Amino acid sequence: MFSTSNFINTFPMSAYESSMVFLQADVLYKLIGDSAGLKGDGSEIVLDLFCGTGTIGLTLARSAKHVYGYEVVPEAIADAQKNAQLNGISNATFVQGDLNKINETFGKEFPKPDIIISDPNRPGMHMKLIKWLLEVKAPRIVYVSCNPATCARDLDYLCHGVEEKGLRGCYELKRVIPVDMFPHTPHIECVCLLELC
Ligand SMILES: C[S@@+](CC[C@H](N)C(=O)[O-])C[C@H]1O[C@@H](n2cnc3c(N)ncnc32)[C@H](O)[C@@H]1O
Repeated sequence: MFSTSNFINTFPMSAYESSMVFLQADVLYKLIGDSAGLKGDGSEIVLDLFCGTGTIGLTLARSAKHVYGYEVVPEAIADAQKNAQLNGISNATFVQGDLNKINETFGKEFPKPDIIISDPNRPGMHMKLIKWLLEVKAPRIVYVSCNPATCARDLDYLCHGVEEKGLRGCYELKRVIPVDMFPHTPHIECVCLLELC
């Protein structure tokens, strides 16, 4: 399911470091699955925001009713669809779109999510997406981040709102678990669990 060749070519790493990354990927995905807390009865809708090649959503799909993934890079969406096929998963839909440019139609094309996974790149989530999340009020959000600064900002918005935008927060931060995905660097990945108040 994982496409590793590009990743290894992009970042020069020792064999030890690259093996650490893949060991830690297992830890990360288990933590995300544990935080998502799917009942496993196939009744829940999962929304996988910033889904890349679909790996997070696909690891949850067998316990979900349906997974919907959103991602801006068309090639990643094509790979996500291929990954679903290769793994015999038919209850996942991947859609190409820019989550910084969502409008009032966003969310109309899928049922209300029970669990939202959001794994943005370093700038974190756009205010339009924060606003949408505060409106849709999914019972649980698992926020995955490799940038503690934008992670703290977005968690604060979701829990306490954004006064100048008239947005009220409605989540409680249950836990933040750091995973050392980038050994010997100051970078850290965090898996954060938010529950609707
Ligand atoms: C941290 S990666 C997460 C990828 C995926 N969840 C995974 O685990 O492999 C962030 C992803 O967000 C995508 N992305 C960045 N900006 C975006 C935007 N404005 N709208 C949608 N996707 C975006 C990137 O292409 C990238 O695949």
